[in-house]
Amino acid sequence: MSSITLHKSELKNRKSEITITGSKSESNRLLLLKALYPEIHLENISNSDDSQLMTKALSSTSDVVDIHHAGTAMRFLTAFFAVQVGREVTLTGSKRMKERPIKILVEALQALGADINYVENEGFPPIKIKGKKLTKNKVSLKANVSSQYISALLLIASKLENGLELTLEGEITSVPYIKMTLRLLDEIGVESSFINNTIIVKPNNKKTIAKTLTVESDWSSASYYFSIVALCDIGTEITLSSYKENSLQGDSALVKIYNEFGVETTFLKNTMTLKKVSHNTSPKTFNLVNAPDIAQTIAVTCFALGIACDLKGLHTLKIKETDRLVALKTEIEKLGGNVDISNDTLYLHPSNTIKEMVSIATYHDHRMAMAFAPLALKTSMIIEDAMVVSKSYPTFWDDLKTIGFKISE
Ligand SMILES: O=C(O)C1=C[C@@H](OP(=O)(O)O)[C@@H](O)[C@H](O)C1
Ligand SMILES: C=C(OP(=O)(O)O)C(=O)O
Repeated sequence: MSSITLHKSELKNRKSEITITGSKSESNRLLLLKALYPEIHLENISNSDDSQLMTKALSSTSDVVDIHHAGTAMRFLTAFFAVQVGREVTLTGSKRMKERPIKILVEALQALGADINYVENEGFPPIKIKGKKLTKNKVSLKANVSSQYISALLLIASKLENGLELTLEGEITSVPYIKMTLRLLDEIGVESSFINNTIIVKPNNKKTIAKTLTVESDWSSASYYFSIVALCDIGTEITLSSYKENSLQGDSALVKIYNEFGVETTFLKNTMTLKKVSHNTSPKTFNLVNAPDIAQTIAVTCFALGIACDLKGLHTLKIKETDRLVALKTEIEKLGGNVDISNDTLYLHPSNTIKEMVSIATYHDHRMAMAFAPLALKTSMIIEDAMVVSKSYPTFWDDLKTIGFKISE
């Protein structure tokens, strides 16, 4: 599938239900932990391309492992292969992956004794890793570029002879993802502490930890339904499963954020119901340093509703699947909006026209396609390279069709 047309649509029913598979972030951590602790059993693993790539990479015996666009897989596997004694692997990815920095992680692993070399450009994939036993246990690293470097180190930490003590320098970005890693370690019996800017993980020499872990469904994927409900009439409801009120995923901040758009969320057993209860068109300000993946969703919701929004804490957006700040500005302005960006902020001016049949470019970024899709409740448009969604949510377009979106190829 290349481009698709989203025709101006309405939801079929006032109440709809969707089941989303497991969180890509939780899955990619647990898949790595299962490789280290084979006795754990996993349920509701994500069906995303990124999790499939992670599974394949972990069982691969090849000396070149290509993880395409999967950032977490790139970072987590760098740490994993660094401790596979006797194994030599070149870890590579897509053209964009070769532009996504990895130096902070590589230097931290080298400081612990790892043997890693750059194959093309210093600081970027591809990298050649010769697995070794690491005996050092203390390292400092910059924490303001990507939390994935920190999670990568934490995931292998309990298998290091002396555990690991990390000192985080500077402002810590995407903190909930670090806490998610520590909470998953805790669930399999690995002890850790996170006090101020120091994280300590104790070594774990037990051979096996037998336990079933069920991955909660993906909150970043849920964000598109929060946006859809925000654009619908009062009384519209969408029920999503399987979600918990007390999530490990930082994107569960959606509940509070979309409350400001008049969307009320209630939890019952393993489902959550999003209901539009009021119209709230006041300008919005959010700091998304803890939830960068929902920035695109929120910006498009505000554009669709014609309301101003001031988003801060967005510095990591520039090194994701594309430069998401530039991509958002370009595509919203094609639709008739007006957006100012800096290195870490986005300001959307209020507006009340949305151009029709604009062709939205997606820049190999699943979240560009999915964030703009709810706009079909307001206007018809084209989404380019629509299958890009499979990076995190392969059944996205089918799920939208079931609730009433009119989509043609
Ligand atoms: O650890 C994770 O699973 C993730 C961490 C975040 O990245 P940064 O820490 O680079 O912001 C997030 O954007 C990404 O989608 C998933
Ligand atoms: C940034 C993302 O993923 P990654 O960094 O794992 O490629 C994402 O899913 O929005």
